[in-house]
Amino acid sequence: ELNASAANALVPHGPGVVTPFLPPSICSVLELIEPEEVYSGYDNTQPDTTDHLLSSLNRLAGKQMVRMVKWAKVLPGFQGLPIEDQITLIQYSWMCLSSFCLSWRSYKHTNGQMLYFAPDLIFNEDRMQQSAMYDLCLGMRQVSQEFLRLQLTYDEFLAMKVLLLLSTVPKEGLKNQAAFEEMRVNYIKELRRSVGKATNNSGQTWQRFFQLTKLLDAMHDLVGNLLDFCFYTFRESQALKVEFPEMLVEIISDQIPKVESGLTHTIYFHKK
Ligand SMILES: Cc1noc(COc2cccc(F)c2F)c1-c1ccc(CNS(=O)(=O)C2(C)CC2)cc1
Repeated sequence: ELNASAANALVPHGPGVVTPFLPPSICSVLELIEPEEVYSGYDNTQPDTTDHLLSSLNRLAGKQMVRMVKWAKVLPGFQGLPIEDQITLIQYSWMCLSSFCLSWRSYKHTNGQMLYFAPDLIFNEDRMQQSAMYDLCLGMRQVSQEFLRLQLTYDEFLAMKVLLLLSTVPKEGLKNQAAFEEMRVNYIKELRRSVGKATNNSGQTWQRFFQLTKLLDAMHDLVGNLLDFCFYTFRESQALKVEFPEMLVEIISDQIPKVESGLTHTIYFHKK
């Protein structure tokens, strides 16, 4: 039945005819605001040296970060958080978000066979070896192969991605912890809805929800190792001749002291 607020949302279409105006669903907004794929501008005429590969990944990451911040600003509920909390959440989760999107692209474009960083920067076995982070690449490829095994849907991916944005917080809490927790609960419900759609609300829904939340937990372990590699490469960037764009320098130099002094806390769905 229509309650008072829904009633006055009814949009009259001419005399006597009334069509209910329903707000867009969260998943349709998430699909709308999802950034376009970014090109790396990789120079294929150059040899695949480690420093050339990593510097290109960094340039790509910098471009992705610009779009990630724009995405977060129009993400339903995110604007309602204090600006300091918005910055903290993006700063703590950018590697996780970037990796999760990489897994999705690798799943969609290569069935989890290669790492599809960008349409013009795809890592096959050789490039994974050449990148000096072969094990990290294998770990990421495993995640995209898990997407394939589960036949992860786009709406599940989009809801999970928001939960990753909302999974690493300061140990001493955010400025407005209550607003954060309310937003997080809403996106857990959104994930539950998208899982229900994927399983036609069969008995499989809870089993699939369990599997997807296990997958989210697994992302954090992999990303922890990626961050270690990132911080090392960042510190040795001169010696290693690996370039970092300004956007990444800002985020990483702010993030290193907080991560290394144990000020960050990752929220897991399942106990270890
Ligand atoms: C772009 C982009 N698309 O996905 C990802 C994240 O995923 C991975 C990145 C590398 C290897 C992996 F196996 C990943 F899974 C990025 C990305 C690129 C550079 C940096 C910062 N630079 S860095 O020091 O961490 C490094 C990696 C260049 C060495 C951060 C993210």
